[in-house]
Amino acid sequence: MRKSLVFLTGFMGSGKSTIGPLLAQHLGYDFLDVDDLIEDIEGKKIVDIFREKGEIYFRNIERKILIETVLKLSRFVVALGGGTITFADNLYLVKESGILIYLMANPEVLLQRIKYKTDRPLLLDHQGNILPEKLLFERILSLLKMREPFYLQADILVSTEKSIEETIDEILNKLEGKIA
Ligand SMILES: Nc1ncnc2c1ncn2[C@@H]1O[C@H](COP(=O)(O)OP(=O)(O)OP(=O)(O)O)[C@@H](O)[C@H]1O
Ligand SMILES: O=C(O)C1=C[C@@H](O)[C@@H](O)[C@H](O)C1
Ligand SMILES: [Mg+2]
Repeated sequence: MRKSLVFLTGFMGSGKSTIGPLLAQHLGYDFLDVDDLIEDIEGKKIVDIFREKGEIYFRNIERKILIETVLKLSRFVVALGGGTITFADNLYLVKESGILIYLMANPEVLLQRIKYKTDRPLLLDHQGNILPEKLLFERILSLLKMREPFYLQADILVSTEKSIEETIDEILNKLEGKIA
């Protein structure tokens, strides 16, 4: 059966928020970024949610929003959070409802894309400062190692180590015949 929900997964900096709206435009779908929705609903930045309430609180909210709102949508491209599919049975729920696309990039490329990001709590030290480059790279490697077994279960894998336009073209080709 053809589906009408397209999910983007991948590490922080892989391009979910960048590719998502453009892909939606090409498909004639709407776009939703789960991170933005969480911030709207909670009235706080993700970094503040993590600092004040911790990661487990965040993961529970993320899962609740996924189940109660996101999975009920139709004709949407959805940028998931970088860790969404690694928690509870979110991966199973997402794959059951739509087509899951893994946006890939090597750790060296991810490092260059995210080394100045101060809005992602998992990349900061206990004082809320961005980690020194060497520690940041080690954090990327260890998180990727834990997450790849989840990411690799996506229906479609696409390298983002090319231009944004080429990445979108490849996704459109791979989606052909799979969505309504
Ligand atoms: N082919 C490509 N596809 C996507 N993004 C690319 C590509 N090439 C370079 N970029 C750049 O990589 C960055 C991706 O950042 P983006 O915020 O979209 O990632 P994200 O996956 O949403 O991360 P997060 O999980 O932190 O929200 C952007 O600065 C974008 O311009
Ligand atoms: O990779 C992650 O676990 C995260 C990525 C972001 O999209 C946010 O969902 C949050 O910062 C956690
Ligand atoms: Mg994003």
